[in-house]
Amino acid sequence: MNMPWTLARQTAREAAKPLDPAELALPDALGLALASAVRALTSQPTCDTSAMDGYAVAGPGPWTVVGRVAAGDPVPPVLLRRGEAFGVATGAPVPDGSGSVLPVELCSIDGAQLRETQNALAPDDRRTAPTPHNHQQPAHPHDGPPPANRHDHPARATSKTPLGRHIRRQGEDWSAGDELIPAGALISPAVLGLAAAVGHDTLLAHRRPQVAVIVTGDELLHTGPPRPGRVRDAIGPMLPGLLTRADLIGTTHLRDDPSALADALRFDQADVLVTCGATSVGPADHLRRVLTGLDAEILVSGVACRPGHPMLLAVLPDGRCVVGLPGNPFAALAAVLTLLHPLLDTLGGHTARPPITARLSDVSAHPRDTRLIPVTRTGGEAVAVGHDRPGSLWGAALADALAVVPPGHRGGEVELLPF
Ligand SMILES: Nc1nc2c(c(=O)[nH]1)N[C@H]1C(S)=C(S)[C@@H](COP(=O)(O)OP(=O)(O)OC[C@H]3O[C@@H](n4cnc5c(N)ncnc54)[C@H](O)[C@@H]3O)O[C@H]1N2
Ligand code: MOO
Repeated sequence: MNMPWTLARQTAREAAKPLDPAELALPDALGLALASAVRALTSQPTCDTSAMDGYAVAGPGPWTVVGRVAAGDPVPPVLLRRGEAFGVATGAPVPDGSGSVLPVELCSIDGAQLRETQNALAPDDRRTAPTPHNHQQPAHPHDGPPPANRHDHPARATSKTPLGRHIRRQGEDWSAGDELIPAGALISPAVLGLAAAVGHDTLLAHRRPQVAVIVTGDELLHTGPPRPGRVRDAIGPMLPGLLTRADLIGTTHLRDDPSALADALRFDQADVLVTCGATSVGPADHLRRVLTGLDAEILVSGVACRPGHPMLLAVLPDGRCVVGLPGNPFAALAAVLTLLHPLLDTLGGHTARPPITARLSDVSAHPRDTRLIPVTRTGGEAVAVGHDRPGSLWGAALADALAVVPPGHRGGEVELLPF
Protein backbone atom coordinates (compact mmCIF):
# COMPACT_ATOMS: atom_id res chain seq x y z
CA MET A 1 0.00 0.00 0.00
CA ASN A 2 1.60 3.26 -1.11
CA MET A 3 1.80 6.03 1.49
CA PRO A 4 0.04 9.35 0.74
CA TRP A 5 2.55 11.87 -0.63
CA THR A 6 2.19 14.45 2.19
CA LEU A 7 2.65 11.74 4.84
CA ALA A 8 5.74 10.42 3.03
CA ARG A 9 7.32 13.87 3.04
CA GLN A 10 6.47 14.34 6.72
CA THR A 11 7.89 10.89 7.53
CA ALA A 12 11.16 11.84 5.82
CA ARG A 13 11.29 15.08 7.80
CA GLU A 14 10.86 13.17 11.06
CA ALA A 15 13.09 10.19 10.23
CA ALA A 16 16.22 11.59 11.90
CA LYS A 17 17.56 14.13 14.39
CA PRO A 18 19.77 17.11 13.53
CA LEU A 19 23.48 16.22 13.38
CA ASP A 20 25.74 17.44 16.19
CA PRO A 21 26.57 21.14 16.14
CA ALA A 22 30.12 22.50 16.02
CA GLU A 23 31.62 25.94 16.62
CA LEU A 24 32.94 27.01 13.22
CA ALA A 25 34.91 29.96 11.90
CA LEU A 26 32.55 32.24 9.97
CA PRO A 27 33.63 31.23 6.42
CA ASP A 28 33.20 27.54 7.27
CA ALA A 29 29.60 28.06 8.41
CA LEU A 30 28.27 29.30 5.05
CA GLY A 31 25.27 27.25 3.89
CA LEU A 32 24.80 25.44 7.23
CA ALA A 33 21.95 25.93 9.71
CA LEU A 34 22.39 27.89 12.93
CA ALA A 35 22.36 25.62 15.99
CA SER A 36 21.85 28.62 18.25
CA ALA A 37 20.48 32.07 17.58
CA VAL A 38 22.76 34.91 16.51
CA ARG A 39 22.67 37.51 19.28
CA ALA A 40 24.25 40.95 19.27
CA LEU A 41 27.33 41.20 21.48
CA THR A 42 27.10 45.02 21.53
CA SER A 43 24.62 47.66 20.50
CA GLN A 44 24.73 49.07 16.97
CA PRO A 45 25.87 51.76 16.70
CA THR A 46 28.00 51.39 19.81
CA CYS A 47 27.80 55.18 20.29
CA ASP A 48 26.09 58.14 18.61
CA THR A 49 27.71 58.22 15.20
CA SER A 50 27.82 60.55 12.21
CA ALA A 51 26.06 59.30 9.05
CA MET A 52 27.73 61.98 6.89
CA ASP A 53 31.09 63.60 6.28
CA GLY A 54 30.68 67.15 7.63
CA TYR A 55 30.29 68.97 10.93
CA ALA A 56 28.46 68.09 14.09
CA VAL A 57 26.83 71.30 15.26
CA ALA A 58 25.04 72.53 18.37
CA GLY A 59 22.38 75.28 18.24
CA PRO A 60 21.85 77.69 15.34
CA GLY A 61 24.75 78.88 13.13
CA PRO A 62 27.14 80.33 12.43
CA TRP A 63 29.37 78.00 14.43
CA THR A 64 33.00 77.92 15.55
CA VAL A 65 34.82 74.71 14.70
CA VAL A 66 36.49 73.49 17.90
CA GLY A 67 37.94 70.15 16.77
CA ARG A 68 37.78 67.18 14.41
CA VAL A 69 37.21 63.44 14.78
CA ALA A 70 37.94 60.75 12.19
CA ALA A 71 36.50 57.26 11.67
CA GLY A 72 38.36 54.97 14.08
CA ASP A 73 38.81 57.67 16.75
CA PRO A 74 37.23 57.26 20.17
CA VAL A 75 34.35 59.49 21.30
CA PRO A 76 35.78 63.05 21.54
CA PRO A 77 36.07 63.97 25.25
CA VAL A 78 34.23 67.28 24.84
CA LEU A 79 30.69 68.58 25.30
CA LEU A 80 29.68 70.64 22.26
CA ARG A 81 28.04 73.95 23.27
CA ARG A 82 25.63 76.21 21.36
CA GLY A 83 27.45 77.84 18.47
CA GLU A 84 30.19 75.20 18.34
CA ALA A 85 30.93 72.68 15.59
CA PHE A 86 33.15 69.61 15.34
CA GLY A 87 34.49 68.15 12.08
CA VAL A 88 33.23 64.54 11.70
CA ALA A 89 33.74 61.70 9.20
CA THR A 90 31.02 59.23 8.24
CA GLY A 91 31.02 56.53 10.89
CA ALA A 92 32.94 58.58 13.45
CA PRO A 93 31.57 59.15 16.96
CA VAL A 94 30.01 62.60 17.45
CA PRO A 95 30.76 64.59 20.61
CA ASP A 96 28.14 64.88 23.33
CA GLY A 97 25.93 67.89 22.75
CA SER A 98 25.86 67.54 18.94
CA GLY A 99 22.45 68.59 17.60
CA SER A 100 22.88 67.29 14.07
CA VAL A 101 25.48 66.83 11.38
CA LEU A 102 25.78 69.34 8.56
CA PRO A 103 27.04 67.61 5.37
CA VAL A 104 30.26 69.19 4.09
CA GLU A 105 28.70 70.09 0.71
CA LEU A 106 25.99 72.17 2.40
CA CYS A 107 28.29 74.51 4.33
CA SER A 108 31.22 76.89 3.90
CA ILE A 109 34.19 77.31 6.18
CA ASP A 110 36.20 80.48 6.68
CA GLY A 111 38.99 79.91 9.17
CA ALA A 112 37.15 78.40 12.12
CA GLN A 113 33.80 79.98 11.10
CA LEU A 114 31.22 77.55 9.70
CA ARG A 115 28.01 78.59 7.90
CA GLU A 116 25.20 76.79 6.15
CA THR A 117 25.21 77.52 2.42
CA GLN A 118 21.82 75.88 1.94
CA ASN A 119 18.99 75.35 4.31
CA ALA A 120 20.35 71.95 5.26
CA LEU A 121 18.92 71.76 8.74
CA ALA A 122 15.29 71.50 9.67
CA PRO A 123 14.25 73.99 12.39
CA ASP A 124 14.30 71.18 14.95
CA ASP A 125 17.92 70.35 14.11
CA ARG A 126 19.22 73.68 15.36
CA ARG A 127 18.78 72.74 18.94
CA THR A 128 21.38 72.07 21.61
CA ALA A 129 21.62 69.12 23.92
CA PRO A 130 18.17 68.41 25.35
CA THR A 131 17.50 67.14 28.83
CA PRO A 132 16.40 63.51 29.04
CA HIS A 133 12.77 64.78 29.20
CA ASN A 134 12.75 66.40 25.78
CA HIS A 135 14.97 63.86 24.10
CA GLN A 136 14.28 63.93 20.36
CA GLN A 137 14.04 61.04 17.92
CA PRO A 138 16.72 60.76 15.21
CA ALA A 139 15.98 62.12 11.77
CA HIS A 140 18.53 60.19 9.79
CA PRO A 141 16.93 59.79 6.35
CA HIS A 142 18.03 56.16 5.95
CA ASP A 143 16.74 54.87 9.24
CA GLY A 144 13.30 54.20 10.63
CA PRO A 145 12.23 55.30 14.09
CA PRO A 146 14.41 53.74 16.77
CA PRO A 147 13.05 51.45 19.45
CA ALA A 148 12.46 53.06 22.84
CA ASN A 149 14.85 52.77 25.80
CA ARG A 150 17.98 52.07 23.81
CA HIS A 151 20.30 54.24 25.94
CA ASP A 152 22.50 51.57 27.42
CA HIS A 153 25.93 53.23 27.25
CA PRO A 154 26.78 53.63 30.92
CA ALA A 155 29.51 56.25 30.43
CA ARG A 156 27.15 58.57 28.56
CA ALA A 157 23.93 58.01 30.44
CA THR A 158 23.86 61.47 31.99
CA SER A 159 24.61 63.58 28.88
CA LYS A 160 22.65 62.00 26.10
CA THR A 161 23.41 63.13 22.60
CA PRO A 162 20.69 65.21 21.03
CA LEU A 163 19.24 63.33 18.16
CA GLY A 164 19.22 65.28 14.97
CA ARG A 165 19.67 64.90 11.28
CA HIS A 166 22.44 62.54 10.11
CA ILE A 167 23.24 61.24 13.58
CA ARG A 168 22.82 57.49 14.07
CA ARG A 169 21.84 57.02 17.65
CA GLN A 170 23.56 54.48 19.90
CA GLY A 171 21.60 51.20 19.82
CA GLU A 172 19.08 52.38 17.23
CA ASP A 173 19.62 49.21 15.13
CA TRP A 174 19.87 46.77 18.03
CA SER A 175 21.00 46.45 21.65
CA ALA A 176 23.52 44.06 23.17
CA GLY A 177 21.82 40.68 23.72
CA ASP A 178 19.10 41.13 21.10
CA GLU A 179 18.28 37.96 19.13
CA LEU A 180 18.81 38.84 15.49
CA ILE A 181 18.55 35.50 13.64
CA PRO A 182 16.84 32.41 15.10
CA ALA A 183 18.32 28.91 15.45
CA GLY A 184 17.57 26.78 12.40
CA ALA A 185 18.02 29.62 9.92
CA LEU A 186 20.22 29.13 6.88
CA ILE A 187 23.62 30.82 7.27
CA SER A 188 23.61 32.96 4.15
CA PRO A 189 26.33 35.42 3.08
CA ALA A 190 24.31 38.23 4.72
CA VAL A 191 24.02 36.23 7.98
CA LEU A 192 27.82 35.87 7.99
CA GLY A 193 28.22 39.62 7.47
CA LEU A 194 25.71 40.37 10.21
CA ALA A 195 27.38 37.90 12.60
CA ALA A 196 30.72 39.63 12.02
CA ALA A 197 29.10 43.07 12.45
CA VAL A 198 27.78 42.11 15.88
CA GLY A 199 31.14 40.78 16.98
CA HIS A 200 31.17 37.02 16.36
CA ASP A 201 34.28 35.19 15.12
CA THR A 202 32.56 31.78 15.10
CA LEU A 203 29.01 30.42 14.84
CA LEU A 204 27.48 27.27 16.30
CA ALA A 205 26.19 25.38 13.28
CA HIS A 206 24.93 21.88 12.53
CA ARG A 207 27.27 19.60 10.64
CA ARG A 208 26.42 19.17 6.96
CA PRO A 209 25.07 15.67 6.15
CA GLN A 210 27.55 13.42 4.34
CA VAL A 211 25.92 11.64 1.39
CA ALA A 212 27.16 8.67 -0.64
CA VAL A 213 25.45 7.76 -3.92
CA ILE A 214 25.15 4.21 -5.25
CA VAL A 215 24.09 3.96 -8.91
CA THR A 216 22.97 0.46 -9.91
CA GLY A 217 22.19 -1.15 -13.25
CA ASP A 218 23.84 -3.58 -15.68
CA GLU A 219 22.50 -1.52 -18.56
CA LEU A 220 24.09 1.80 -17.60
CA LEU A 221 26.72 3.64 -19.62
CA HIS A 222 28.72 6.55 -18.21
CA THR A 223 30.09 7.96 -21.45
CA GLY A 224 28.94 8.14 -25.07
CA PRO A 225 25.53 7.75 -26.67
CA PRO A 226 22.92 5.20 -25.52
CA ARG A 227 22.13 2.29 -27.80
CA PRO A 228 19.58 -0.55 -27.78
CA GLY A 229 19.76 -2.26 -24.38
CA ARG A 230 22.12 0.34 -22.89
CA VAL A 231 21.16 3.73 -21.37
CA ARG A 232 23.26 6.62 -20.15
CA ASP A 233 23.26 7.18 -16.39
CA ALA A 234 21.22 10.39 -16.06
CA ILE A 235 20.77 10.32 -12.28
CA GLY A 236 24.45 10.35 -11.27
CA PRO A 237 25.12 13.62 -13.15
CA MET A 238 21.89 15.20 -11.84
CA LEU A 239 22.41 14.50 -8.13
CA PRO A 240 25.38 16.69 -7.10
CA GLY A 241 23.50 19.87 -7.98
CA LEU A 242 20.52 18.73 -5.93
CA LEU A 243 22.66 18.21 -2.81
CA THR A 244 23.08 21.87 -1.92
CA ARG A 245 22.56 21.15 1.79
CA ALA A 246 24.89 18.15 1.97
CA ASP A 247 28.41 17.00 1.05
CA LEU A 248 28.59 14.33 -1.65
CA ILE A 249 31.45 12.16 -0.42
CA GLY A 250 31.39 9.46 -3.09
CA THR A 251 29.56 7.88 -6.00
CA THR A 252 29.76 4.11 -6.62
CA HIS A 253 28.58 2.39 -9.82
CA LEU A 254 27.39 -1.17 -9.30
CA ARG A 255 26.16 -4.03 -11.45
CA ASP A 256 22.80 -5.52 -10.41
CA ASP A 257 24.39 -7.62 -7.69
CA PRO A 258 22.81 -7.94 -4.23
CA SER A 259 26.03 -8.67 -2.35
CA ALA A 260 27.77 -5.67 -3.94
CA LEU A 261 24.78 -3.53 -2.99
CA ALA A 262 24.87 -4.83 0.60
CA ASP A 263 28.61 -4.05 0.82
CA ALA A 264 28.06 -0.56 -0.53
CA LEU A 265 25.33 0.06 2.06
CA ARG A 266 27.79 -0.89 4.85
CA PHE A 267 29.87 2.24 4.06
CA ASP A 268 29.77 3.98 7.42
CA GLN A 269 31.25 7.38 6.57
CA ALA A 270 27.93 8.57 5.13
CA ASP A 271 24.94 9.82 7.11
CA VAL A 272 22.72 9.12 4.11
CA LEU A 273 23.11 6.54 1.34
CA VAL A 274 21.22 7.33 -1.86
CA THR A 275 20.62 4.39 -4.16
CA CYS A 276 19.49 4.76 -7.78
CA GLY A 277 17.42 1.96 -9.35
CA ALA A 278 16.50 -1.49 -8.02
CA THR A 279 13.43 -0.15 -6.16
CA SER A 280 10.87 -2.12 -8.18
CA VAL A 281 9.81 -5.75 -8.29
CA GLY A 282 11.89 -7.07 -11.20
CA PRO A 283 14.40 -9.94 -10.85
CA ALA A 284 17.32 -7.45 -10.66
CA ASP A 285 15.57 -5.12 -8.18
CA HIS A 286 17.30 -6.21 -4.96
CA LEU A 287 17.06 -3.12 -2.77
CA ARG A 288 14.22 -4.19 -0.45
CA ARG A 289 15.63 -7.69 0.06
CA VAL A 290 19.11 -6.32 0.77
CA LEU A 291 17.75 -3.79 3.26
CA THR A 292 15.79 -6.51 5.02
CA GLY A 293 19.00 -8.59 5.20
CA LEU A 294 20.76 -5.63 6.85
CA ASP A 295 17.97 -5.33 9.47
CA ALA A 296 16.96 -1.91 8.18
CA GLU A 297 13.66 -0.40 9.27
CA ILE A 298 11.77 0.56 6.14
CA LEU A 299 9.81 3.75 6.94
CA VAL A 300 8.46 4.47 3.46
CA SER A 301 7.99 1.69 0.94
CA GLY A 302 6.15 3.22 -1.98
CA VAL A 303 4.38 6.56 -2.24
CA ALA A 304 1.04 7.36 -3.87
CA CYS A 305 2.53 9.74 -6.41
CA ARG A 306 3.31 9.91 -10.12
CA PRO A 307 6.08 9.61 -11.07
CA GLY A 308 8.19 7.87 -8.47
CA HIS A 309 5.83 5.53 -6.65
CA PRO A 310 8.47 2.83 -5.85
CA MET A 311 10.61 5.34 -3.87
CA LEU A 312 11.80 4.17 -0.49
CA LEU A 313 13.20 5.43 2.83
CA ALA A 314 14.86 3.19 5.40
CA VAL A 315 16.98 3.53 8.53
CA LEU A 316 19.86 1.10 9.17
CA PRO A 317 20.44 -0.24 12.72
CA ASP A 318 23.28 2.28 13.30
CA GLY A 319 21.03 5.25 12.34
CA ARG A 320 22.29 5.87 8.81
CA CYS A 321 19.45 6.54 6.39
CA VAL A 322 18.89 5.05 2.94
CA VAL A 323 16.85 6.85 0.29
CA GLY A 324 15.96 4.63 -2.67
CA LEU A 325 15.44 6.59 -5.88
CA PRO A 326 13.61 4.79 -8.69
CA GLY A 327 15.67 4.17 -11.82
CA ASN A 328 13.51 6.24 -14.16
CA PRO A 329 15.32 9.60 -14.01
CA PHE A 330 12.28 11.90 -13.62
CA ALA A 331 10.92 9.52 -10.96
CA ALA A 332 14.32 9.83 -9.23
CA LEU A 333 13.99 13.63 -9.20
CA ALA A 334 10.51 13.32 -7.71
CA ALA A 335 11.95 11.12 -4.95
CA VAL A 336 14.75 13.59 -4.22
CA LEU A 337 12.22 16.36 -3.67
CA THR A 338 9.78 14.16 -1.73
CA LEU A 339 12.13 12.23 0.58
CA LEU A 340 15.77 13.28 0.28
CA HIS A 341 15.44 17.06 0.65
CA PRO A 342 13.24 16.92 3.80
CA LEU A 343 15.56 14.32 5.34
CA LEU A 344 18.68 16.40 4.61
CA ASP A 345 16.97 19.52 5.97
CA THR A 346 16.30 17.74 9.26
CA LEU A 347 19.80 16.26 9.54
CA GLY A 348 21.32 19.65 8.81
CA GLY A 349 19.15 21.34 11.46
CA HIS A 350 17.31 23.59 8.98
CA THR A 351 13.82 24.82 9.85
CA ALA A 352 11.16 23.70 7.36
CA ARG A 353 11.19 25.76 4.20
CA PRO A 354 8.09 27.98 3.99
CA PRO A 355 5.77 26.63 1.29
CA ILE A 356 5.85 28.35 -2.08
CA THR A 357 2.56 28.31 -3.94
CA ALA A 358 1.25 29.39 -7.34
CA ARG A 359 -1.96 29.08 -9.35
CA LEU A 360 -1.87 26.20 -11.79
CA SER A 361 -4.62 25.59 -14.31
CA ASP A 362 -5.06 23.24 -17.26
CA VAL A 363 -3.67 20.14 -15.56
CA SER A 364 -5.60 16.98 -14.93
CA ALA A 365 -5.34 15.57 -11.43
CA HIS A 366 -5.11 11.83 -10.73
CA PRO A 367 -8.04 10.35 -8.78
CA ARG A 368 -5.85 8.68 -6.12
CA ASP A 369 -2.22 9.77 -6.52
CA THR A 370 -0.41 13.10 -6.14
CA ARG A 371 1.03 14.26 -9.46
CA LEU A 372 4.40 16.01 -9.58
CA ILE A 373 4.47 18.17 -12.68
CA PRO A 374 7.35 20.24 -14.09
CA VAL A 375 6.37 23.92 -14.30
CA THR A 376 7.81 27.33 -14.96
CA ARG A 377 6.71 30.15 -12.69
CA THR A 378 5.92 33.77 -13.53
CA GLY A 379 4.66 35.82 -10.58
CA GLY A 380 1.88 33.84 -8.96
CA GLU A 381 1.16 31.68 -12.03
CA ALA A 382 2.70 28.29 -12.83
CA VAL A 383 2.59 26.79 -16.30
CA ALA A 384 3.12 23.09 -16.99
CA VAL A 385 5.94 22.54 -19.47
CA GLY A 386 5.00 18.96 -20.49
CA HIS A 387 7.55 16.30 -21.50
CA ASP A 388 7.03 14.67 -18.12
CA ARG A 389 7.24 10.93 -18.73
CA PRO A 390 9.00 9.09 -15.85
CA GLY A 391 11.97 8.10 -18.03
CA SER A 392 12.58 11.62 -19.37
CA LEU A 393 14.17 14.66 -17.72
CA TRP A 394 13.23 16.90 -20.67
CA GLY A 395 10.31 18.61 -18.88
CA ALA A 396 12.29 18.96 -15.63
CA ALA A 397 15.19 20.45 -17.57
CA LEU A 398 12.87 23.16 -18.93
CA ALA A 399 11.24 23.78 -15.53
CA ASP A 400 12.17 25.62 -12.35
CA ALA A 401 9.95 23.65 -9.98
CA LEU A 402 7.69 20.63 -9.65
CA ALA A 403 4.06 21.49 -8.90
CA VAL A 404 2.42 19.23 -6.32
CA VAL A 405 -1.05 18.39 -7.67
CA PRO A 406 -3.04 16.51 -5.00
CA PRO A 407 -5.48 13.76 -5.97
CA GLY A 408 -8.77 15.16 -7.25
CA HIS A 409 -7.38 18.73 -7.49
CA ARG A 410 -9.71 20.96 -9.54
CA GLY A 411 -7.48 23.97 -10.18
CA GLY A 412 -6.25 26.89 -8.04
CA GLU A 413 -3.21 27.18 -5.76
CA VAL A 414 -0.71 24.34 -5.57
CA GLU A 415 2.59 23.95 -3.73
CA LEU A 416 5.80 24.26 -5.76
CA LEU A 417 9.02 22.39 -5.04
CA PRO A 418 11.85 24.44 -6.57
CA PHE A 419 15.09 22.76 -7.60
N1 LIG B 1 5.81 -4.82 -12.39
C1 LIG B 1 6.12 -3.55 -12.12
N2 LIG B 1 7.12 -2.98 -12.77
C2 LIG B 1 7.43 -1.69 -12.53
C3 LIG B 1 6.68 -0.96 -11.60
C4 LIG B 1 5.64 -1.60 -10.90
O1 LIG B 1 4.95 -1.01 -10.07
N3 LIG B 1 5.41 -2.89 -11.18
N4 LIG B 1 7.00 0.36 -11.38
C5 LIG B 1 7.63 1.04 -12.48
C6 LIG B 1 8.10 2.33 -12.04
S1 LIG B 1 6.90 3.45 -11.74
C7 LIG B 1 9.41 2.64 -11.94
S2 LIG B 1 9.86 4.24 -11.58
C8 LIG B 1 10.45 1.67 -12.14
C9 LIG B 1 11.47 1.69 -11.02
O2 LIG B 1 12.46 0.79 -11.35
P1 LIG B 1 13.75 0.54 -10.52
O3 LIG B 1 13.94 1.53 -9.47
O4 LIG B 1 13.76 -0.87 -10.08
O5 LIG B 1 14.89 0.82 -11.57
P2 LIG B 1 15.36 -0.08 -12.78
O6 LIG B 1 14.42 -1.20 -12.98
O7 LIG B 1 16.77 -0.37 -12.60
O8 LIG B 1 15.24 0.94 -13.97
C10 LIG B 1 14.04 1.46 -14.40
C11 LIG B 1 14.30 2.23 -15.70
O9 LIG B 1 15.16 3.30 -15.45
C12 LIG B 1 16.36 3.17 -16.19
N5 LIG B 1 17.46 3.59 -15.34
C13 LIG B 1 17.89 2.99 -14.24
N6 LIG B 1 18.89 3.68 -13.69
C14 LIG B 1 19.10 4.73 -14.47
C15 LIG B 1 20.01 5.81 -14.43
N7 LIG B 1 20.93 5.93 -13.45
N8 LIG B 1 19.96 6.73 -15.41
C16 LIG B 1 19.05 6.62 -16.41
N9 LIG B 1 18.15 5.62 -16.48
C17 LIG B 1 18.19 4.69 -15.53
C18 LIG B 1 16.45 1.73 -16.53
O10 LIG B 1 17.27 1.52 -17.65
C19 LIG B 1 14.99 1.39 -16.75
O11 LIG B 1 14.60 1.82 -18.01
O12 LIG B 1 9.92 0.38 -12.23
C20 LIG B 1 8.79 0.27 -13.09
N10 LIG B 1 8.46 -1.10 -13.21
O1 MOO C 1 7.93 6.16 -10.79
MO1 MOO C 1 7.77 5.45 -12.20
O2 MOO C 1 6.77 5.58 -13.60
O3 MOO C 1 6.74 6.65 -11.92
O4 MOO C 1 8.89 6.19 -13.20
